[in-house]
Amino acid sequence: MNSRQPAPPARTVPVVVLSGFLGSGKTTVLNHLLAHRAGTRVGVVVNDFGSIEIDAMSVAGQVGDSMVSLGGGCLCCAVDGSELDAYLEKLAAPVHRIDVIVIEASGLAEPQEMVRMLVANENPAIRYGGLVQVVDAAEFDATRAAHPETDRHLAVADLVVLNKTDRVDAAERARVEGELAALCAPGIPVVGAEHGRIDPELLFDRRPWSRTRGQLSFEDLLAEAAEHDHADGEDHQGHLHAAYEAVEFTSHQALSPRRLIDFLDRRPAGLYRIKGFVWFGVPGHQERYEVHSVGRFLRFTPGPWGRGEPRRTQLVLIGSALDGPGLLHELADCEEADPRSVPPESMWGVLRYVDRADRAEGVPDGDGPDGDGPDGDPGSGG
Ligand SMILES: Nc1nc2c(ncn2[C@@H]2O[C@H](COP(=O)(O)OP(=O)(O)OP(=O)(O)O)[C@@H](O)[C@H]2O)c(=O)[nH]1
Repeated sequence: MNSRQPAPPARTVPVVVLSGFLGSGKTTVLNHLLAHRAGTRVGVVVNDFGSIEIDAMSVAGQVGDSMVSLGGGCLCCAVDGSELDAYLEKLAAPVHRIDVIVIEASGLAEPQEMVRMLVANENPAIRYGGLVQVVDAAEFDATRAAHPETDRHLAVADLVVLNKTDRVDAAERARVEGELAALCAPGIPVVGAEHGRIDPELLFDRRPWSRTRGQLSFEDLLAEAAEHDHADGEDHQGHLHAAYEAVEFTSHQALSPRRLIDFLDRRPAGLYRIKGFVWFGVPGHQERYEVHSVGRFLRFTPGPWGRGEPRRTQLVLIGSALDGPGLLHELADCEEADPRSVPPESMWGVLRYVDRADRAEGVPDGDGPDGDGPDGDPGSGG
């Protein structure tokens, strides 16, 4: 090659960080993007908090080999990011012909740390592609009150997805949008969404992302990275997840629907998030029941088991000041040795928290005594 001619630009793969507080809807957004990616090849890195990788399982069916999972910790606290670098290098290898890589950050991650790792990354095959911050419209005030760091995260976002707009009325949505506009850098788009349904083109880079991010420049980020004290033992201070812990429960026995609902009704306020799936094995209800709770909100979604998938329950419980052994003990007490003898009506407590559209025919509406199931006001469910 003539050395006077500039080298052709190498093909670089943008890496987009999908961030947002616990339960805001990151996995939902990611699944929507994957389902509507058309011909775009998407590589996915899932960083779950807790080593049972529920989020990874929720998206795995959609991406096949193009997904890696970094369970058991928080990506922003990887000491040198080398594990992430290795995964990104693998995904960005030309053989995969990946167009974009999406990192779903743990709900407890400091997005700024990940952005720093990406902009400082020396791999010529990748480039930082933007920070998408997912916000739960219904929990906006509560999240900000409990976690003032939220404002800082919004200040560095490139795109904000105001998710769960179905859970707020028009006036409340307008109020939250106004607050977001004040918190985000000027001109940052705030896109409203129900169930994460955003236009994939917002992420799949038909418009190049700006390298200058909000109020922080590329240089600012690198300078701050130099001051970052991960190596000196104070690495977790001030991070959202320092105050949180995850408790994991796995059982190969069925769970009693009544005892589980009783457990969920009594869940402590500090148990902020539950996710996973449950096997009840009750006659007529052999499905795999995905469960999500965010604060007092609770939902079950029945679905088929994978081919050959063992019948079992796997739950991750995330919260602060949790009595982990006590919670595990209570869940173990929910185990049911003979689910086939359990009357189908025992499922009604669970079915109150299943969306009407997902219910099997013939199941009574069964709005509970307090009428707070997901058919009513989902914001007060639980
Ligand atoms: N009503 C309503 N529920 C939603 C919407 N988007 C997501 N959800 C529900 O909110 C719960 C949490 O969604 P996820 O996508 O798992 O949230 P996440 O941010 O990935 O959660 P973590 O991984 O724990 O941080 C699930 O029960 C979703 O079905 C929405 O727009 N409206």
